[in-house]
This record gives sequence, structure tokens and C-alpha cells, in this order.
Amino acid sequence: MSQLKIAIAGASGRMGRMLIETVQNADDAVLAGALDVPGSPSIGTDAAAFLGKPANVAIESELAAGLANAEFLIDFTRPEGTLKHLEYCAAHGIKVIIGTTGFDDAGKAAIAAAAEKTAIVFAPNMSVGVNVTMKLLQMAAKNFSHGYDIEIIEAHHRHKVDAPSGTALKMGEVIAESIGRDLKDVAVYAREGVTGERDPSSIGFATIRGGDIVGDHTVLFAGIGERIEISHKSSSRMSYAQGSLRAARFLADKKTGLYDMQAVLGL
Ligand SMILES: NC(=O)C1=CN([C@@H]2O[C@H](COP(=O)(O)OP(=O)(O)OC[C@H]3O[C@@H](n4cnc5c(N)ncnc54)[C@H](OP(=O)(O)O)[C@@H]3O)[C@@H](O)[C@H]2O)C=CC1
Ligand SMILES: O=C(O)C1=N[C@H](C(=O)O)C[C@H](O)C1
Repeated sequence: MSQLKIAIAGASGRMGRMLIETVQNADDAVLAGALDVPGSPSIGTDAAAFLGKPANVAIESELAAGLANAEFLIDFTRPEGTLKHLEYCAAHGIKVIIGTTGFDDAGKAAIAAAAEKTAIVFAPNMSVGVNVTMKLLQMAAKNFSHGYDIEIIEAHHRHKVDAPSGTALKMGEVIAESIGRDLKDVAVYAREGVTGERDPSSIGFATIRGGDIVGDHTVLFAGIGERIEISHKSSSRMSYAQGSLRAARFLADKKTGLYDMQAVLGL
């Protein structure tokens, strides 16, 4: 069996380390490279040193060195980093799994353009649970489109830099699309002071940041006399890493194209 040669960007980050551990434990994958930002104290150290079992792969800051042996790059970094990595990967036929969140419209357009040159999975949440929850939300939203106020509440650890989470935004898009609204027109991201009554067509977002919360998402459909909540709670980053590995397996026979986790999971 040939092994998937996978490089990891953001190798010393929370997700980077979880991904390295997951690749190291997989029978069908091998760690083929590791990247981090120039100046990071991790540069030059073994990518799996934190596991107590070296991988004989040094963390590099130069893309040519970090990606020399890779067929796939799994990237959970920051939008500016991902876009730089993606340009290199598209030029060198390296397939990319993008978990980074917080892209603006121009960033998303750059990802779509790169998918004409290489194969990409791009999803704000790689877990099976969240992606199945998206399906539940589609069904619920169709039935609660009138008479129920829709609010999305998310909670994450104190280090998260973007808000609302990519997953919350995706949930908003999925819900809006399934009831014929455009999230850009109906999203309410903050409320303060005298806001007036709630617009019934709006989709509200609330963000909580604190401690070590891995990632919680709840969609509330609030009606008169009843309310329905659909929640997903992550207690470990393992599910994101396992999903990313499934995404790499899915891309193995693809040359180009932009895919999401619904496609990977066949949902
Ligand atoms: N799709 C999904 O399933 C999930 C997505 N995420 C997303 O993944 C991203 C990373 O999350 P997390 O691991 O918690 O974050 P961390 O901050 O722990 O890790 C980010 C890593 O990327 C590096 N980095 C920062 N800026 C750049 C850059 N410009 N170029 C290259 N590398 C850079 C950091 O280096 P340094 O520390 O030296 O700055 C660090 O190694 C976030 O966008 C998050 O929302 C997270 C979990 C699941
Ligand atoms: O930053 C995180 O931690 C997470 N980010 C993703 C997001 O923004 O949706 C996915 C998950 O919720 C964890």
C-alpha cells in the first residue's frame, strides 16, 4: 500500500500538533514535511519531538524545503499564511486541505482560482459531527422558516482570533440558503443599546470566548411557546484532525477541483 505523503503547516500550533500526531499514528500516511513561520522557536526542531518519538522531519520556514517531499499539505494557520502556501502548492501540484478560517471574499476567490491548478478540500470544520449537524440544520430551517427566530451561538477558547467562527458562519449560510435568504442581507453580528425589535427575517450571531473551550455551536429556533436547540460540542481536536486525514484520502485520486467536507463524507 502506498502511503499518503503529508506535510503540515502551522506545525507547532494547536491543530498542527494534533495533525502531526494523527498522521504519525495512521497506517496509510507518512509525515513528509512541516512548516512554521520564520522566527518561530520551532524552526529546525523535529516536528514530532513533542510526542517523544522523532519523525526525522525538521520544521522548516522555507516552503521549498518544507514541501520538497509532500503530495499533500494540511493547513490550519491564518488566512495570509494559507494563501501564500496555496500559491506554492498550486504551482507545484501539491494537494491542499485547508482548515483555516477567517478568509475575506478575495481570499475565498483565490482559493477557488487555485483549485483550477490543484485539488483542494476547504472547510471551516472537518469533524463528521459538525458536517452531519449541517444536514440537520437544513431540514430544521425549512420547517422553522416562519414564526421562529434563528440565532447562532458559538463558544471557543481564549486564543481564537476570528469571530464569529467559520463554522457558525457556515451554519448561517446553510440555514439562509435553505430558506431562500442571503446571509449577507440578514446576518446580525452584534447588538448594543436601543436596538429596536428583532427583525423576524434576521439570523443573529453571538460569540463567547473563554478558557480552553474547544468549540461549541448551538442554533436556536425560538418560537412562541417553544424553542428548539441543535448543538454540537467538541471536546477534543482529534475529530478535526481525523476529518483532515479523510480529506487527504478523498483527494488522492483528484488532480484539480474545490471540495468541501460534505463531498468528502458523501453527505
Ligand atoms: N476546519 C477545522 O476543522 C478547524 C479549523 N481551525 C482553524 O485553524 C486555524 C488554526 O487554529 P489553531 O491551531 O487553534 O491556531 P494556533 O494559533 O494554535 O496555530 C496556528 C499556527 O499557524 C502559524 N501561523 C500563524 N500565522 C501564520 C502565517 N502568516 N503563515 C504561516 N503560519 C502561520 C502559527 O505560528 P506561530 O504560533 O509562530 O504564530 C501556528 O503554528 C484557525 O483559523 C482556526 O479557526 C481550528 C480547528 C478546527
Ligand atoms: O479556532 C478554533 O479552535 C476552531 N475553529 C474553527 C471555526 O472557526 O469554526 C472550527 C472549530 O470550531 C475550532
